[in-house]
Amino acid sequence: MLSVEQLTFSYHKKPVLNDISFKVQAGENLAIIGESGCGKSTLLKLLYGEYDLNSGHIFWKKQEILGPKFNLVVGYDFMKYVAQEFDLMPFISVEENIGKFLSNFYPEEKKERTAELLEVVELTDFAKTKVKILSGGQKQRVALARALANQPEIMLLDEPFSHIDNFKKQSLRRNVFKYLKKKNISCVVATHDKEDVLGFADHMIVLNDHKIIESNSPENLFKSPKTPLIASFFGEFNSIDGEIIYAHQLQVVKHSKLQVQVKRSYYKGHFFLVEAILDGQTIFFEHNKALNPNEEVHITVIK
Ligand SMILES: Nc1ncnc2c1ncn2[C@@H]1O[C@H](COP(=O)(O)OP(=O)(O)OP(=O)(O)O)[C@@H](O)[C@H]1O
Repeated sequence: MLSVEQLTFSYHKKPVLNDISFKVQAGENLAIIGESGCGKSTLLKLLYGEYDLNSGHIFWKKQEILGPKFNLVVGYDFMKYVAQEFDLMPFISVEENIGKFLSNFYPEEKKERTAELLEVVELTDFAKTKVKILSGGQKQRVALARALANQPEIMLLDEPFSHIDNFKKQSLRRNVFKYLKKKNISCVVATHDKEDVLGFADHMIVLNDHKIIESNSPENLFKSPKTPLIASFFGEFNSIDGEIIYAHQLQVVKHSKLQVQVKRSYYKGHFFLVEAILDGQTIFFEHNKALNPNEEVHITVIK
């Protein structure tokens, strides 16, 4: 189990994280969300032992994770960190990069493991390709496979699919998170993308203003977002009479107290997002067809 206890950290004089505590069980998937600059990457780096804490403690099982003041070599064998900048070896092939830290004493196992990981990140066809000619997204997939190669006990992933195109993203997410669950590897994922969280994370923490403002399951946070920040992570929302209402929770009806004037409709695939004015305030709701500008319709909240 990862245990973070009252962690506080600042870069020089600039406070970044204050009194952060949480736990991650073996095999658990924890998502860290928050606005850009709130300290997600810094937190992952601290978990990896890249910096010294101002105060607090981090433990993996009974071992304390220590920063460079106390630990000459940054990092631990049981933990892998995939940063936003992936540090690969450009002049060797994809499979050599993945197998780089696997023992040559067991050539058969090394071959099997490399093949398995190439499949997880869907790069089997690129096994012999030199990393330097890969795209950004392909490099990110190599970095993920390489981090998984030595079967860590915990993975720290910083926006792990940010460079991957939408065609591959869905299946890659499923492969990687399924693999981590199968092998009972814990993971901490910093992300901006709700798709990395819903359906995969067991627990979420929300960082804001140097602190954890929420810690709960994705389902509970989605169903009852307490702040606009949390609601905005999940989708388009409105504040109506002080209540947070998602765009999909508003429906057009024949009669209601809420009359709106349509401004425009945005095509979103299986629905239209309609922008409208309610009592002088801009609101958004979903509808199955486009509505005309200036059209007046009634809406109601369905929860
Ligand atoms: N090496 C550093 N030295 C000084 N300040 C830093 C350093 N790295 C990050 N910061 C600052 O610390 C704060 C947190 O940055 P961090 O990269 O952890 O945020 P983040 O939530 O991961 O952002 P993003 O979502 O954009 O990646 C920011 O204000 C940033 O400017």
